[in-house]
Amino acid sequence: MTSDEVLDEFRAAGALLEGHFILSSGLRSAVFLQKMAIFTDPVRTAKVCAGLADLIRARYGAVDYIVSPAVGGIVPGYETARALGAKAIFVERDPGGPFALRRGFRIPHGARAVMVEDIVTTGLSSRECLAALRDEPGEVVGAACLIDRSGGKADLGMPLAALVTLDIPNYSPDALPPELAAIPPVKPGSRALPG
Ligand SMILES: O=P(O)(O)OC[C@H]1O[C@H](OP(=O)(O)OP(=O)(O)O)[C@H](O)[C@@H]1O
Ligand SMILES: O=C(O)c1cc(=O)[nH]c(=O)[nH]1
Ligand SMILES: [Mg+2]
Repeated sequence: MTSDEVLDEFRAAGALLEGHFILSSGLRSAVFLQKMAIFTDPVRTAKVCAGLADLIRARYGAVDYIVSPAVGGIVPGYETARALGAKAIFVERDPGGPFALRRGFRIPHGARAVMVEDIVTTGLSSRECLAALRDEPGEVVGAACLIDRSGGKADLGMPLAALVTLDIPNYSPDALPPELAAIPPVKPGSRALPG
């Protein structure tokens, strides 16, 4: 699946939002990729995740487990695992705490796993997810996402395969351009705001 085809799906689903957004990292942006507009449509989700599965197969070979960070990663992780014939598990937070594998989820000895994110902005959530997997017996061989909006700059400490790479500006809350400062901000994601 080409980058343009994926972006066409986001556009058609109404997932490309403009406004003033507080991102998971605390940074601000005038653009938000509302992946849930895709994930509420199983047909569209299956299409983009089949594309991600092809990319993962080409980049990392055979995969036994897909591991994703909750909440946004769960649906694409599951659907990508289905396309790959792999298992799907996820990390989640105790409120305010770090990501952890719960519910008896493990990456067993000898298994090859890929971490699947929905959107990568700074790579913070991906790094936190990978940190939660460090002591698992199986091997995390790489990471993948639908959209890397860092322009390829996010450093996960391991390879990241992205179906689409965009370079979307983010701003510190104390250095907003005036047109952004004029719009009341909204925070769409699930990570708690600091304080
Ligand atoms: O690369 P980063 O700077 O970490 O930003 C990207 C993360 O932000 C979103 O998650 P969020 O924490 O908003 O919660 P959600 O998964 O519930 O949407 C998205 O799902 C990624 O996990
Ligand atoms: O950085 C984020 O929190 C973020 C950006 C984006 O475009 N979409 C999303 O779901 N999260
Ligand atoms: Mg997330």
